[in-house]
Parts: sequence; C-alpha cells; structure tokens
Amino acid sequence: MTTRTPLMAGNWKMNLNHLEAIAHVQKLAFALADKDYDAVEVAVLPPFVDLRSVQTLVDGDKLKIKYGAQDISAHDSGAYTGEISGPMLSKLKCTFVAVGHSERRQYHGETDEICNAKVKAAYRHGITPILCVGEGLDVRKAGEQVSYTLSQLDGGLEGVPAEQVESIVIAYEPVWAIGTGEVATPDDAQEVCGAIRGRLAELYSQELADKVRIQYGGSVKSGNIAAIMAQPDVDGALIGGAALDAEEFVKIVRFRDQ
Ligand SMILES: O=C(CO)COP(=O)(O)O
Repeated sequence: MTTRTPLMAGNWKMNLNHLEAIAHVQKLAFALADKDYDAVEVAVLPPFVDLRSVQTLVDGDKLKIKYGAQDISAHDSGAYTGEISGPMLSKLKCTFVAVGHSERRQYHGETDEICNAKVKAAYRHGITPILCVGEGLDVRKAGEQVSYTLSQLDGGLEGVPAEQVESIVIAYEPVWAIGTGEVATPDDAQEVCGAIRGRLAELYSQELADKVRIQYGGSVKSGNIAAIMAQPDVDGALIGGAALDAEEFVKIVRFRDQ
C-alpha cells in the first residue's frame, strides 16, 4: 500500500496583494516552524503578481512551503494578451498550478479540452497540475456527481501519459460547496474521490492510482478537516476562504493534532 503525503494547498483566488502575500507566508512559516511538519506538504497558490515576492521569500529563507499559480496558458509564448506561460511559471520555480478550477470553467469558459491543453502545458515545463473537477448543484441533485466528475477527469487527462499522471494532483471540488459554507459530508467526498481513484486505475493502473493525491475542496475549515481527512481516498484539501487566515490555515495543516 502506497503512503501518500497529504497536500494542503491554499488557493487565495483574487485576494492578497504582494505585500500581504509576504506577510502571510511569513506568518505561515513562523507558525509551522516549531514542529516538524514533513508529514504534510503545504502549498499556497497566490495571484500571479505575488509569485515573485513569494519565491524570493521561500528561496531566501529556505522555507518548506511550496507555491504555485492559479492558472497557466495552454501556449508557451506569443500573442496571447494577459496570459501567463509555463516557462514564466517554471522560471519562478512554481511547484504547482491549478488547472480547470470551477471559477475558471464558469467565468472564463474553460472546457475539458482547454484544461487538457493546460495540463500538458504544465507538464512540458515541469510543473505539477492540480486538476480541479466537480459537479454543480443540479448535477448533484440528479445524483450524477460521479459520472459528471469522471467525465471531466477523462477530458482533462486525454493523451497524458502515465509517467506524467503519476505525479498529478486531482482536486474534487463540488461547486455547490465552494464558498457557500456548505461542506460535502465525509461520505460525499469519499464517494467521488474513491471513484476518481478507481477511474485512474482503469485508465492507467492500480499502482499509478495508488500514488495520485486526491484533494477535497469546498468550505474546508479547521473544524471539518479531520473528518474529511479520515476518508481513505482523500489525501489533502484545496482551501479557499479559510486559507486567507494564516492561523486557520495552520490549524487545517495540523489536522492530526486535533
Ligand atoms: O474553491 C475552493 C478552493 O479552490 C474552495 O473555496 P472555499 O474553501 O472558500 O469554499
């Protein structure tokens, strides 16, 4: 049985400017320094404009905190106004990039095809994608959350080879639970995260599926994280609102201490 190191990643969305980012990462580093937290990987996904400041801090102080971007262009360079490329992110030593967050799908028309191209772009430049999938309320009410989410997974991974996929992170984020305070029950999270692992085993191999980290996201807080993490197929969380509060985020990272 493979042991998967939990990954707690804070998706800051469009919050915190570069000065606030520095203060926030310093707080996290300070709060996490008194104990050896190798058992949990910690990452932040700040807005693009903060990345250079975060990199300087993490590099300069040799912090264990990892960081990444919230999006990546499918293209490596060229006339794509406003876009940020894989080479730019890898130059900033980003470990991760979120791909296909539901807010990108909803407000920026990102299809599975676009997400697939972005997953490939991330791998071209040595960045680990956090591929976000998850159903909306209508789909959940119709009881089709598993098939809907698996079809997003299939689309996002189309043509991506096993040697890349074994390092991917999948974030299951039911849209109805994002920023609503409505958290999926641990059983709801396990149902879909388990199905995602099952599909990875079908598409690739059981061995690969056992290596992939699957996160839950949607109204995660210090008070509900332990029950979610107790599920066998949940290997971490993608945290929005609660990640903006350094103390609360640290409590989530230390879910085992509760
Ligand atoms: O979208 C999310 C993380 O990517 C979840 O956001 P909240 O934690 O604010 O519900």
